[in-house]
Amino acid sequence: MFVNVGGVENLVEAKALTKHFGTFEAVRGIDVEVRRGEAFGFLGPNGAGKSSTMRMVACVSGRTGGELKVLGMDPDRDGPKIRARIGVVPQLDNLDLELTVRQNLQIYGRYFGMSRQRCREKAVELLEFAQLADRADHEVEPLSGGMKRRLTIARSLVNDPELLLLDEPTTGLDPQARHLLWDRLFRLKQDGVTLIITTHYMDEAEQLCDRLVVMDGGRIAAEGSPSELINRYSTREVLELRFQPGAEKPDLERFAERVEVLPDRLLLYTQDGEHTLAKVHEHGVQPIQSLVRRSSLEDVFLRLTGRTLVD
Ligand SMILES: Nc1ncnc2c1ncn2[C@@H]1O[C@H](COP(=O)(O)OP(=O)(O)OP(=O)(O)O)[C@@H](O)[C@H]1O
Repeated sequence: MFVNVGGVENLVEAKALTKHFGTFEAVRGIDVEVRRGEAFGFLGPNGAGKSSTMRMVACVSGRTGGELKVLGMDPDRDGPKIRARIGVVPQLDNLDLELTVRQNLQIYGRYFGMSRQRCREKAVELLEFAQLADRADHEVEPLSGGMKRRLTIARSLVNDPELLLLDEPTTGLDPQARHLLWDRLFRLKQDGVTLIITTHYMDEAEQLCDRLVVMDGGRIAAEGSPSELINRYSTREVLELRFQPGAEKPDLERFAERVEVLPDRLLLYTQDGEHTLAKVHEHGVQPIQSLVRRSSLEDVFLRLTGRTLVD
């Protein structure tokens, strides 16, 4: 197997991995290691190269350059063997809308050469996992977005994968549906499944990922656990100040470790937001709105790239 110096098994190892589309470089030489049992994230805005990377790991798109090992094997040579042991949840659900929920699971099992009996049993287990047992014999079409996502995830687990790839798993879902889905992903992690998740939601990365890379423009800008990244690239707290529309924003550099000027507000990076706000008031500055919050991965992204994730 693929064992590194520390005795930790890496399920994915990429070195100087690149993907070109014609002359366009979507992935520009990235180094990534995903360890067994962890939830690993690719966080970045649309177009950062997350999906292109995932598709190479999923063995559905060849690499242009560099090295890639998945489960210790080379996707160029061992694609079918790798695919048999991973699960893939694509960005868009590709369920068979005319079949029932249960049939979607059973038929997928057949693609992996499972017996009819085994497919039936597995479908029952996965319906339970996806909290869709009461919809088992309903058609897929009328299900909510959250239910369809859970079914797509359940389907990706038919072959008991060691590694599950999820491309933007909660995009387009409402908050309640997202939380339900996160809960299911936590459970998979507890069961020992290694997860790789791409997302442009910083709260999703913070909630789910043990480690992540921040991707931008086909490159990795930083790597670490959410708290490591926040400690390294941001301050404990952020004071957000809004001013009258059109008013000139005051120069508050001296009150914070760093100031970011966004079109609609100022962000003051500080260890103690309330204290900083008091100083700003003492100085005679009167924002129309102020908010003290903890630093997040959004602040890390802004620091690293000069842009917000939701641009
Ligand atoms: N088949 C393709 N042909 C040409 N360009 C492509 C192709 N697939 C992706 N790209 C380009 O590569 C860049 C990276 O795309 P990719 O889908 O990997 O980004 P992403 O970070 O996953 O963003 P998204 O969330 O939009 O999927 C984008 O500029 C995209 O337009």
